[in-house]
Amino acid sequence: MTSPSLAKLTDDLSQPLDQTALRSVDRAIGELRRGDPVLVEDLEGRLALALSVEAVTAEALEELRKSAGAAPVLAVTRPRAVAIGLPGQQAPVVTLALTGGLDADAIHALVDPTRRTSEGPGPTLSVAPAELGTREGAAVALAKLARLLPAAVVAPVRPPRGATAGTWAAKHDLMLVRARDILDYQTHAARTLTLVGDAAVPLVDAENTRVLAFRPPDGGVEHLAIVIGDPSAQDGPALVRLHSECFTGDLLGSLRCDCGDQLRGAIAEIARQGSGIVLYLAQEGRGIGLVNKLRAYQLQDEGFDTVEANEMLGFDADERVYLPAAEMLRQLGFSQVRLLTNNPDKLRQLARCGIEVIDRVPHVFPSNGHNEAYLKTKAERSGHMF
Ligand SMILES: Nc1nc2c(ncn2[C@@H]2O[C@H](COP(=O)(O)OP(=O)(O)OP(=O)(O)O)[C@@H](O)[C@H]2O)c(=O)[nH]1
Ligand SMILES: [Zn+2]
Repeated sequence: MTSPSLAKLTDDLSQPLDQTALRSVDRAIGELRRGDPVLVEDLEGRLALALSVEAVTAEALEELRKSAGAAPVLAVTRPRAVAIGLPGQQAPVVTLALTGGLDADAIHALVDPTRRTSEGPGPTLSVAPAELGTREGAAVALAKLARLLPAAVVAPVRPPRGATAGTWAAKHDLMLVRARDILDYQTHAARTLTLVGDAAVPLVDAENTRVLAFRPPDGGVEHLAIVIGDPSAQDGPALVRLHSECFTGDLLGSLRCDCGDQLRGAIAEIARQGSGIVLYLAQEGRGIGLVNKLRAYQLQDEGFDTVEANEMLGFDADERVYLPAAEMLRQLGFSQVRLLTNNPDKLRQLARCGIEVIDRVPHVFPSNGHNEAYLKTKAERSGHMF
């Protein structure tokens, strides 16, 4: 499943930014992360209550059934459906009808591979495919945006005659969010980043450095541009590093990956070459968030590789979108770059966002006795060039 923003429903980015839509998705993300249900409206106007699987308890399930007045289903992504052995699915989302036998514990066992239980999928009434624009597909996409496990319990809602989605949501004190806005969120949130900070920050390996902060319109986490020297498009394509945030590698010196070396190495290399930019992107865990990356590490400690671990959790191997990086480069005046990377996908993704990569500059660091398997998997399964 390509990330929902790349399968965006509206291609016309010149449309005025719909702040209401952004706000509704951002608020719905907060509700899900608080463990509260939201009301999702699909592309045909059908409604459902959606609850993050991380908030599922016996009481929450009962409450959902009562409020909706209909039996819920469990919606998981295709990678998770494959991981739990459901029959071959082509759709991006798969729903399981929740029979009496599928209680809160069984749901957690189905969706979270780090929960050790011997239970199998249990008695499920039926398995059905769902597209992204459905209530179930949109609920799963929203859980991904919330950096939760990418699965949801979804209960169809039929408001009484005369009630609208808005009045029904207000009456039940629920956040109403539309599938269309969920699927367009990342595109819209990246489109108008606002420069909100710009300060000189001399670095040990690059004294002449400024750090610029760009805030997305939804008020989300800022992306940073570490500008070294005085790069100018007049002097040709800038030397650039797209660096996805890695708390464990960048800050703690984790030996599980090569991020820390790559971050410090990029700053030193750009300073050595005179000027350039490190874009520090709020995309922890290849876009799945720190908590899910820690879950992925638990699975890797059981012998799965970094791609398998993502997929067992229900994610794609890489959930990142590069629209924020392209937007920052555009605002900094660059449409052509030389890219410090070993990852060919970054070149393809930047090209799709309108940034021309004139040259790939290898960015390889020696393994450290802990990250060989990780680097080997990136080479063998993600096409990284070491
Ligand atoms: N999901 C997941 N993410 C990881 C794991 N190890 C590191 N990461 C994340 O992977 C990302 C690495 O980002 P980058 O170093 O910018 O990019 P890259 O895809 O490795 O490609 P390069 O440009 O060649 O470094 C960071 O967000 C890390 O948090 C892992 O085992 N699982
Ligand atoms: Zn890392």
